[in-house]
Amino acid sequence: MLKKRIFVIHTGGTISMQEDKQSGAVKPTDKNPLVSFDHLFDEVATIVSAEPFHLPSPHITPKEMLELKNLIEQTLQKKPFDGVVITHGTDTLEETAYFLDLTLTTDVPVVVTGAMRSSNEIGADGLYNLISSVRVAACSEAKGKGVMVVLNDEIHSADNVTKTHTSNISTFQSPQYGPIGIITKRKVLFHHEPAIRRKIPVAAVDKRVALIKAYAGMDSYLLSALKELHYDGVVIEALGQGNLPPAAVSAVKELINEKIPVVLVSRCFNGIVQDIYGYEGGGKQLKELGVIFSNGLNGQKARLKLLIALGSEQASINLEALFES
Ligand SMILES: NC(=O)C[C@H](N)C(=O)O
Repeated sequence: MLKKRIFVIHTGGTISMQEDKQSGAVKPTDKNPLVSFDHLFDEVATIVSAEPFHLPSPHITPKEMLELKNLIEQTLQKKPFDGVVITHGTDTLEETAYFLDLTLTTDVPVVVTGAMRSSNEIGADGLYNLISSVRVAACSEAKGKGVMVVLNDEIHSADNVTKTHTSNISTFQSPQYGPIGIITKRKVLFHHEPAIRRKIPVAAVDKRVALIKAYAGMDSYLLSALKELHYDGVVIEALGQGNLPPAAVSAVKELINEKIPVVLVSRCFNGIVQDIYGYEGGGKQLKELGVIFSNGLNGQKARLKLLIALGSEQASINLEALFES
């Protein structure tokens, strides 16, 4: 049987780090320890690897995400690959995965993976996750499923998955709908179809989009300041089904009057925001003011979606329709 060709992109993160046994600090190494294991994939696939940058994931910005998107597209144009795997730090992994899901149009499987324990720690999960990811990327059923996140024997869709635990290796979960598949010793098994959402043609990622969490007793000051600070948009993680404390509403009005889009998500990690409540600050009032309601995304992903939409080469994107889909 012809071996599958997989393009592996290493970007850094704990999966590529080592623990310093003296200080206990986990940090990047000069040479990525994962690369020395390429031969382990011989039975599964032919690997071609690249390392465009080597960053802990809190150092990753939308610029690196765009760089990855361009690298994948240019590579796939030049050479046929059956799948792409990206190794990445877990802290912002869901953001890079979602960015790629929104902007890549290829139906070649793209899998993002990482690790919770660095490469020389007992129970290191990186190599195992990398092998699982290569198996998923090489599997023909993975085609056309968008960008996936593979860790700990589970396959998640990029729009649903989130990091839920600071240290546990089962940290990646899809609270709304669960994983879309599992990986066993012998099989890669998909049991759900991910909802394939709209793609946005990204041009630039230099707009300023803030993410602010609502809380009991929230006032207007921080939201109001966004105007003077030249922000182009804001995502608010609202309360429950999409409500805000009344003292925050005047700032929402000011922002909308200034044509700065205000997108609402919930700080609950399940469900969607809706215009249900008719009290001051309730969803009904916010909707009437022109707040854009998002369809189940978490704050960090809605922020990326707004950032991409505001910097898109597509002339006029209807943000309301975009966030509904
Ligand atoms: N497990 C990890 O990869 C966490 C690390 N701080 C990172 O995101 O780079």
